Amino acid sequence: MEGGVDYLADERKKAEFDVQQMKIVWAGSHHTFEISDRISKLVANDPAFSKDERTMLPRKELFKNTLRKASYAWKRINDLHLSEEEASQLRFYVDEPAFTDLHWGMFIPAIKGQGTDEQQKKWLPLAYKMQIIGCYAQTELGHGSNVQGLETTATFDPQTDEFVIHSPTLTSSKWWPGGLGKVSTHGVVYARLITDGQEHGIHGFIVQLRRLEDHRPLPGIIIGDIGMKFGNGAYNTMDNGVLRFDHVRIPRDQMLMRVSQVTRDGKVVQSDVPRQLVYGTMVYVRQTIVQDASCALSRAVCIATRYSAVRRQFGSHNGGPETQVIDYKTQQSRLFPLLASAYAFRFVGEWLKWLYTDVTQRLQANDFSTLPEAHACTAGLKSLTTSVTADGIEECRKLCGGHGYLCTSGLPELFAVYVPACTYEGDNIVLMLQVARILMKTVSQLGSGKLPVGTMAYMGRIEHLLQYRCNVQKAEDWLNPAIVLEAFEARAARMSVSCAKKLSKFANPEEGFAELSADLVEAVVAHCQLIVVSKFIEKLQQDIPGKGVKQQLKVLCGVYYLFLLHKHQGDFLATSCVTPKQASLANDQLRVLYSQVRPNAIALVDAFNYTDHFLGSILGRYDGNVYPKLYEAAWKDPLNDSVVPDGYHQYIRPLLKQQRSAKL
Ligand SMILES: CCCCCCCCCCCCCCCCCCCCC/C=C/C(=O)SCCNC(=O)CCNC(=O)[C@H](O)C(C)(C)COP(=O)(O)OP(=O)(O)OC[C@H]1O[C@@H](n2cnc3c(N)ncnc32)[C@H](O)[C@@H]1OP(=O)(O)O
Ligand SMILES: Cc1cc2nc3c(=O)[nH]c(=O)nc-3n(C[C@H](O)[C@H](O)[C@H](O)COP(=O)(O)OP(=O)(O)OC[C@H]3O[C@@H](n4cnc5c(N)ncnc54)[C@H](O)[C@@H]3O)c2cc1C
Repeated sequence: MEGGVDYLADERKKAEFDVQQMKIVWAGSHHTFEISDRISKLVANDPAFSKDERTMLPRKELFKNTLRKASYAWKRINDLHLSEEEASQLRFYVDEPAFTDLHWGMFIPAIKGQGTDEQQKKWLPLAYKMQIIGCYAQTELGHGSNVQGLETTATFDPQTDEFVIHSPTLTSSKWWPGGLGKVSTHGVVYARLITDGQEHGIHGFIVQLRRLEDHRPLPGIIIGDIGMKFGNGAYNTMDNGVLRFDHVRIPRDQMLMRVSQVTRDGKVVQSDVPRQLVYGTMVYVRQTIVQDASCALSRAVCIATRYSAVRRQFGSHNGGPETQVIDYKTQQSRLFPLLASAYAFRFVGEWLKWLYTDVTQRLQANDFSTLPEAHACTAGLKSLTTSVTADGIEECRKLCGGHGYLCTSGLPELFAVYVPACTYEGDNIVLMLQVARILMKTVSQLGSGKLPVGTMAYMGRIEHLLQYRCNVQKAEDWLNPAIVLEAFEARAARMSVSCAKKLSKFANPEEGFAELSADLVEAVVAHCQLIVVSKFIEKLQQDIPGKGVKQQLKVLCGVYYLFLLHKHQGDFLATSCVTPKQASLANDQLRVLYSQVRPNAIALVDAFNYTDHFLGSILGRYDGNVYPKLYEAAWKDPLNDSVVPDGYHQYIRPLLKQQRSAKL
């Protein structure tokens, strides 16, 4: 803290709950809190992990710096014998996208999920020691969303017992894979399997891309980086790559063969494992992206909340201090729902991690029954949480006024690095449409006696939900979780049923689906919001120790669902789930809850336990010492290295001279 002064101390004194206990709730457990706290400090106190100049560095220097950090991080992980959990936390607090994300986050999971036991035995030890570095090479120049449309071919040659990997067209060039451009030695490459002239769909193949001796591409391989991306610093630390194959040969046993096998004589044998498992790595990563959304949103909210308490505009009485902008109701109505969403996403992320672990255990025992539920939840929640988070970061920038636009606020880089999450691992609309298909299938089976399960179980009470009438009579009734849940269930169910009815009028269901796709996406949003609300309410049913902690979470949960109800009141009114009077009462209650959040706002963001290093924001400093630090930072800009700028003699002086002579 600057000279030991805490400009936010008075705010911290207002807290009505035990912040330390809230930190543990946020972290998930004492154990995770301890690891996260220790590793965040380890990173913050190590100058090798400084990120001060990231937005100023030219691309080549930026990238080399990332290589240095990744290699140093790996050394620290090994020297300190960090566990996998500790290493993941280290990666999180280093806060810089790098090739290692794709190696650990996709290449290894792809081999684990789609490789046979022998393949895992052969490749995983090399990958775990980083003796090979891998990427996930699926997307091509011409196709990303449409995986079945990929053009790269893997043709089996029975003469040599090899696959021939080939890029037949320009659009078949692999395009986007992270870590591919400059680093990876290997990739899991997705290609159309062809044996004996017949196509057998998309499969993953382990392909060596660069020589281990000198890092040069192997014969037949063209490889490079695809160029600068949005923002300074941001995702430009990653070498997203382009890759072309000219009849590159790999041994047959490098096709990932858990889902289907190709025999020595070129026969394709389907195992009991469903073919959708080829998409399994994406399910895994989508689940991690939901957890990550709460991190990115909480970070932006932490910056905007602290700064809103420091910043004062208007409202001085008799020469007294002006009003803190956090006290403006408009500021609260923009900021507090985002604060509540950060907590909501945290808890739904926790639940999704549980769901994913459960599905993985079942898959290992060849029980595939919960795969559609895992697909629907990961796809839908990934879309919902990343869209809200990307918009939320931008809203936080606006909440910080002009200073939010400075790179030193940390918000521009956070936005630039985060926003592709709406696109990667599945474009959000494309994924919503996947969930829409599953919702429509569920509605169509309602009469058949097949009861919907998991997060679709509420559809099993469809008769009741279609007749439901909300019985809220006064504003406080909206604090009753049972009432809220039913209103959200009825809204989601009615929107789905309405789409299903419209769909049934089309002779061709695919045409109908395409025509109604915008309505379907709205129904999916309603369904996914219901999941988040219900998981927040479930969380509150747990035993949560600590003075006032549960009460604060109840307030945040109320803010979350009442804000949604207010924002989407068109849906609730159009489906007759609430009356205009009830919608208005919900908004009255929401204002009451905002005033309950207000004294706790700073403590609620302190509970994220973010170091100043991690936040990387002058506006979000723990001590609130914003102005002197902003002033100091301005002078560090390279443009201020000299009083007279480079280019003065060439461009400014002749201009001024010309104006002078024109006047004379
Ligand atoms: C510096 C420090 C260093 C420290 C080192 C140590 C570090 C330690 C730890 C570090 C850990 C880091 C972790 C980081 C995490 C990773 C970060 C990742 C960053 C992001 C990078 C981005 C990667 C990518 O983008 S990869 C490419 C993603 N691509 C997509 O998502 C494509 C989207 N398209 C699709 O998914 C499909 O094509 C689809 C589904 C849209 C359509 O496919 P289709 O075949 O045409 O399908 P369809 O006919 O519609 O459906 C058929 C059937 O299948 C079901 N289905 C579809 N998808 C799935 C699925 N995924 N799972 C299960 N089932 C699925 C569908 O429902 C249909 O079912 P039925 O109706 O029953 O037939
Ligand atoms: C930063 C970043 C990192 C990435 N890393 C990797 C990686 O490591 N490995 C990898 O393989 N890939 C990677 N990707 C690629 C990524 O997975 C794809 O870009 C993503 O899946 C979207 O596909 P697309 O680019 O084909 O979008 P498109 O499908 O072309 O989308 C364009 C527009 O069309 C709309 N659209 C498309 N299909 C439909 C439809 N059926 N109905 C309605 N609308 C539709 C979309 O909503 C969107 O608005 C990365 C991408 C980015 C941005």
